[in-house]
Amino acid sequence: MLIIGIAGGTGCGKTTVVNQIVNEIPEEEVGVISQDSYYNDLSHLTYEERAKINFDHPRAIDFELLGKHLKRLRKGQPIDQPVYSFPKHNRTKDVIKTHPRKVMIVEGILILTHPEIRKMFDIKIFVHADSDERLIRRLKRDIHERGRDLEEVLSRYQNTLKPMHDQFIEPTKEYADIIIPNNKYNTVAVNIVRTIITDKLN
Ligand SMILES: Nc1ncnc2c1ncn2[C@@H]1O[C@H](COP(=O)(O)OP(=O)(O)O)[C@@H](O)[C@H]1O
Ligand SMILES: O=c1ccn([C@@H]2O[C@H](COP(=O)(O)O)[C@@H](O)[C@H]2O)c(=O)[nH]1
Repeated sequence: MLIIGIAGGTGCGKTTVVNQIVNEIPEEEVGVISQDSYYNDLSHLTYEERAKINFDHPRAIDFELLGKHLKRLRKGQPIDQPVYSFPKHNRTKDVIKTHPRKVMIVEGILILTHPEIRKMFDIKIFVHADSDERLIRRLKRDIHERGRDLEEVLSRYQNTLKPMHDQFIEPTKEYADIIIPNNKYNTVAVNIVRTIITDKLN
């Protein structure tokens, strides 16, 4: 199994890049795991308490469960990937049965911050977009798709997102084998990564 980690700041286009890569590969060959599925279970907190959580700090992620799941997949065993609800700021009770594939892609802002998880990746990719571009994309996406408003996105950006990005996420660029510039759609880079994957599959 080839495990590829794809990191980068919020709004850089990780999910979009992953979709562009996997869309042209047969579904049974490649699987995707999102770091968002591994936000800590916050069911013991009220909605108001959950909304105050710093979701851009590494301690917001259940890396232990993510590590266990990656080890199971490597052994050829299926996992129950949790499902996260952004509007509720919490895991739902649903899971997605995820079967091991020849290639597994793990994507998320913080996945390269954790030394043990980092070691599990055969290829590490960092998607880069400038911070103003990322903020614009995040604003549009979170208002349209994640039930947020302008005030929520901007205050989260100033109070946690930007400082956490500078402290934890940007420094992980140094671990990347490949950096994808993504201020504009980058089909050349996407095609290169897809070629690496199809080589592995053949
Ligand atoms: N290269 C790009 N140019 C313009 N918009 C983009 C680009 N890549 C992604 N987007 C848009 O930006 C938003 C955030 O992208 P997404 O892939 O969800 O980022 P991430 O997963 O890194 O947070 C989405 O609405 C997506 O359609
Ligand atoms: O309940 C939550 C949990 C996380 N977030 C934000 O999501 C992004 C990470 O997701 P991307 O898809 O990579 O953008 C992170 O910056 C958190 O601030 C949230 O808004 N609510």
